[in-house]
Amino acid sequence: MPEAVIAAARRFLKSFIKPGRILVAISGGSDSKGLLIALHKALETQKFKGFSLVACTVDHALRPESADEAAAVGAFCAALGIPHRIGHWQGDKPHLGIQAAARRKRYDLLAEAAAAFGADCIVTGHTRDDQGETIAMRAARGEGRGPGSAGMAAAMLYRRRVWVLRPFLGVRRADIRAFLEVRGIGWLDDPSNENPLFERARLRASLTAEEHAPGLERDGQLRAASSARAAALLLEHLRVHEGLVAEIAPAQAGRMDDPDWRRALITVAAVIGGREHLPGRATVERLSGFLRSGEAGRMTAGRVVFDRRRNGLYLYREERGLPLLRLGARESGTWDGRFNITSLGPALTVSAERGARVWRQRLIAAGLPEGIANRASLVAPRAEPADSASSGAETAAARLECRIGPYDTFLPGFDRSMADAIALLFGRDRYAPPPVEDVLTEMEG
Ligand SMILES: Nc1ncnc2c1ncn2[C@@H]1O[C@H](COP(=O)(O)OP(=O)(O)OP(=O)(O)O)[C@@H](O)[C@H]1O
Repeated sequence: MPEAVIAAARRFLKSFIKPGRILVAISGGSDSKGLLIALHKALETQKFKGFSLVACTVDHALRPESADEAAAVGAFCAALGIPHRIGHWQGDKPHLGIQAAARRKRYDLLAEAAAAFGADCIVTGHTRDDQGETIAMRAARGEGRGPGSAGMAAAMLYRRRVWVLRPFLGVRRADIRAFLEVRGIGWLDDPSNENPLFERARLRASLTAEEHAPGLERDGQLRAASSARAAALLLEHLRVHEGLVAEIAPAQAGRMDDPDWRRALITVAAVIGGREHLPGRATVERLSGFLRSGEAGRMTAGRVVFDRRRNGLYLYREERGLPLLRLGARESGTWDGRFNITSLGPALTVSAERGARVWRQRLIAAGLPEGIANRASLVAPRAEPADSASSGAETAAARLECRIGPYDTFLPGFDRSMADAIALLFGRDRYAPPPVEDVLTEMEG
């Protein structure tokens, strides 16, 4: 029913903590066009004072028509009096993984536009159909259902900076199209949506109407509850030393049958290993077997050593493949996926070479067994002046911050409590809260 569309827009606007500026990511397809119009209409009613709309279209320049299409969307927005900007994907495009690269670039350009417009959030037109496809795709890859594997989040924090909200995640595409049709508004059909080379397009073609609407609203809530439990377990049973070693009490170490604890532990392991993604199912099973056995010993998985001793379980980065990072004066970069480093003075290099002594002392002072302190200090970063021969200095002035690989690029709203707990454990502030009351409310109904 087309009324569902405007109702979803109103419910979404009501969920804001205070009125703000919303950037609509508009491709020109039916879903994002419907979103723009629905928000525009809802705001016309005077019920929502203090809100404003701006819009951005990303021209991926992957098809010859894309520049004209983006310009047409710009004209459509101008006719509604909505400021619009086109983000251009310039430079070389990869041959492999083009969809994933386009997605990252798209979010970067949208985030840039949001900053330029002073917008408080970005909204996209993802629908209930997209949600069904995402879940089916994850299931086909063996990721399964349940609290550990909800579909797309209704809210997602991008690069710790800007919240991307999906007000139409509970709305059917057919309703959006009907809503546009009664208003005589047309839309663009992206040909890549039907291109069988892409996994999502293949899946879309094979899903029946019923499978498109599987009624999975509660999964997000289950996942949020699971995250809250995982966060509590982490804060109770785990300590992190210098961002280098995670220490877990012996009684908790083997509890791999608890799915919340298991997810919490492997997420921390991804942080320690400098990875964005969690280890695959086979690795987790192998790890669970090792930890459940309760026997002392070491196992390496996902670049992380799981060092099981009588007095606890210790996680630290394995000493292999550690990179060298060069930073110009006052430049920032990420070292080994684990540390964000900023040069506070002249150019410097960061490596694990010769870094051991000072870190080792700190880890021992924190009460860690000597063997653990020795091993973990070998994978600690050391910043040296790039020109140490002439400067004579042994260490360079640099600011270090732990990077939280699984959440620093994309943080799903339903994982926020676990992400915050991990941030605190690694000496960071909590993540920026979303501008809406409850990131899940728009999924109800
Ligand atoms: N070129 C674009 N410019 C602006 N916004 C876009 C563009 N492409 C997609 N979007 C936004 O993303 C939403 C989802 O689009 P689509 O389903 O094509 O992307 P996806 O690749 O499945 O999503 P995502 O990359 O976010 O997981 C659209 O409704 C729109 O809000």
